[in-house]
Amino acid sequence: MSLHRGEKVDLSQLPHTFDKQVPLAVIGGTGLYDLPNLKPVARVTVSTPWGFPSAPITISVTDQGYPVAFLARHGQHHDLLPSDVPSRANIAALKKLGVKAIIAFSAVGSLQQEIRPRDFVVPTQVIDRTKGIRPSTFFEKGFVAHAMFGEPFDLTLNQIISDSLPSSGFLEGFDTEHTPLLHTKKHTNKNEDLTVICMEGPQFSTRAELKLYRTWGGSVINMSVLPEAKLAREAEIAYQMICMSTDYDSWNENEEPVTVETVVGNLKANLANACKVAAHLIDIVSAELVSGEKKLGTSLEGSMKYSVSTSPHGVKKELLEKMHFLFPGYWPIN
Ligand SMILES: CSC[C@H]1O[C@H](OP(=O)(O)O)[C@H](O)[C@@H]1O
Ligand SMILES: Nc1ncnc2[nH]cnc12
Repeated sequence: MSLHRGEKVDLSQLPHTFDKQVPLAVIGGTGLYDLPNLKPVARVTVSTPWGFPSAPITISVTDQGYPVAFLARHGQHHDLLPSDVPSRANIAALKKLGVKAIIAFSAVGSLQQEIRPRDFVVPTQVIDRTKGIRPSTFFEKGFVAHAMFGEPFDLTLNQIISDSLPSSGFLEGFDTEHTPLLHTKKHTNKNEDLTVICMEGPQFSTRAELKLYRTWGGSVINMSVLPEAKLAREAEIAYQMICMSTDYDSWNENEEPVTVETVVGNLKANLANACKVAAHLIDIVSAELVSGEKKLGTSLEGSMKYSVSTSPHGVKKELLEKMHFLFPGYWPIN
């Protein structure tokens, strides 16, 4: 089959296996269900001890020849609620493909006036407002571990992304006069953290909640950074989310409260920018992963081996077998 960049491809016709390691993955959120400007070469279904991922994973190659895995967080037809996204299977499947770094996209509400709909935000911090109903660790009773999470995103990946994109001029305005901006910690006046609040959903927040989150220093709000970021950390994968602002939600009484219609309108404009940002970053981040200069994706290697509290000698074989899927060779299975 001859495939060309940008050509509409029948994904079901692609090979179901890919025999090389894929060091970089992109997770697409609401509105971003594929990377149309890349050349798809395989579509793989990965079974994990935590079930199947949200969708088959598409592997594409860039013009420079770098492979990248793409996974639609809510499924190819967006049939998964934020609370039902199988994040453990998603991260475990990417790990199995050899992924060392993930760039995750998310549609978010803005909690700050200066973050306008259609702006992009690269956050550095997270506040957890999920309700404890999402499985958020690969570990379980019988095998206890505690990953560090003070920096919920990978600082090296954050830096590479912030250094590769200007705050203004890269994102396109399309049909509005407003030129969308890219907000990163580096681009803020005082090198301030940008914080994503992760709520359970699926309903949006009340105005009182949103006002509270603003007093907490929240920059944007979504329903999906957790447990994805926690699981990526446990899997020793460098993870950074890029947030695409779609609305001011309802804290801003000068604006209409958020509706799915507003979100979808801005999402369409964000989609073209997301594809442009992804295509630009995939080559840059892949080159870093290959060169190893900044230790991107390798600085976390081995971290979970030393984060375990349980003596591996007393751990049930079934648990060790599950762990072997993520960390082959860390703990011997007798
Ligand atoms: C349709 S708006 C709410 C929905 O959009 C975001 O999804 P994602 O993060 O996957 O882009 C948000 O987190 C909610 O799940
Ligand atoms: N206002 C909002 N709240 C939570 N998630 C969102 N995703 C997009 N807009 C959102």
